[in-house]
Amino acid sequence: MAGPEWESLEQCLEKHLPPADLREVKRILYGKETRKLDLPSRAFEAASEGDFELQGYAFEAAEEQLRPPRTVRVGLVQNRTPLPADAPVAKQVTALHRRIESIVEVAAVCGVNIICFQEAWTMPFAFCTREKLPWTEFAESAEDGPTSRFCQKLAKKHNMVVVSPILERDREHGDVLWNTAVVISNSGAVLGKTRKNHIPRVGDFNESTYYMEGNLGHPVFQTQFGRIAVNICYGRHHPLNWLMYSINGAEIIFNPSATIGALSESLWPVEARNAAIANHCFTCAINRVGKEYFPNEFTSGDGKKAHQDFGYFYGSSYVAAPDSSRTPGLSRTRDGLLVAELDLNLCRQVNDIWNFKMTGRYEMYAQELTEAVKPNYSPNVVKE
Ligand SMILES: NC(=O)NCCC(=O)O
Repeated sequence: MAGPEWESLEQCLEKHLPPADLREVKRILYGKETRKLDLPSRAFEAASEGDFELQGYAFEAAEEQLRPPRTVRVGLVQNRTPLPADAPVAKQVTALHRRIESIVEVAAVCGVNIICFQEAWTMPFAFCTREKLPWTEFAESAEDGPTSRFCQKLAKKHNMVVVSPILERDREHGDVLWNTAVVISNSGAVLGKTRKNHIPRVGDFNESTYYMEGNLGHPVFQTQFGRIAVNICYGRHHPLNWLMYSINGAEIIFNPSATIGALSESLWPVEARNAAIANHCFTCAINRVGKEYFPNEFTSGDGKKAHQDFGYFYGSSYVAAPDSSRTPGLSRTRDGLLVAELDLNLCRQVNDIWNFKMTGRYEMYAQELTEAVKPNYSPNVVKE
């Protein structure tokens, strides 16, 4: 499997396909072409100085007579952990705050209204170790922990909604941990939080050692720039999880993730894109980058040798739209900021064409699911 030497699918296609073939391949793999955004040159200069990739695209909707366009710019941030996992906890957190602050500055120059960071962005993805200290020390209060306070300052300074996925310590309920995304309004107030509903038990993703399945349902946050929701990482494999955010009215669903090539790279371009299509909304898939090494070896419970790293986090963050179009992905190898301009009117326009909300048989599913989860359920199989 390719590691950091293989930059991106897009780069490979562009290198090897003749232009006419490339056009057709892109039409099928990426849908209607997204327009390149004309971002300020000082943003590109700052990104180059800060050694991260900057890309910008716009999705367009048809003009309507009664509604003006509802244009919003989202920013997706993918990054490596700047310090090694055995550096002191406080130093790692500070280094990550500094890194993100510099990327958010550039997002502000690009006119971003809502920004989302990767899953558990203030820490190395240490759940694979199944050790408690020092990793649980990265957990913070969602309401007033140092990271939320830091994000509140950013939000207010840049008039930007900030989605900050962290490891949460819930002081009010027995000090327990959760995998949480804190949503901070552009006013600087903590608007609320949402928790990861599905916990992976696959390969080295042994997160159930640390926290339980989320207990907050599928909240949608009304922001000045549109209604948003957060489906954290492994939740993207569950179509009903996406559906419930959509049923609650989400127009943009962020999917902050941490996942590796050997496990999920072939699923990655499909899942968030399919969710955008199936739910008539925009989805934003964000993955971290690079390899993280842990001080002690751990096993994957598969009989193979113990190891100190997860494998390669392949970045490739992208935005998908309800009409099946999507942006190219960010690099597999570099830190990056993807800016996408969305016209939220596209959600209703596609809904009116394809009618998935109208033709979905929710009542029938609800009734059948209610029966199916009963212990004495017998599957509806017709036999001769
Ligand atoms: N962080 C996380 O949930 N990873 C699980 C692996 C995957 O869903 O690709």
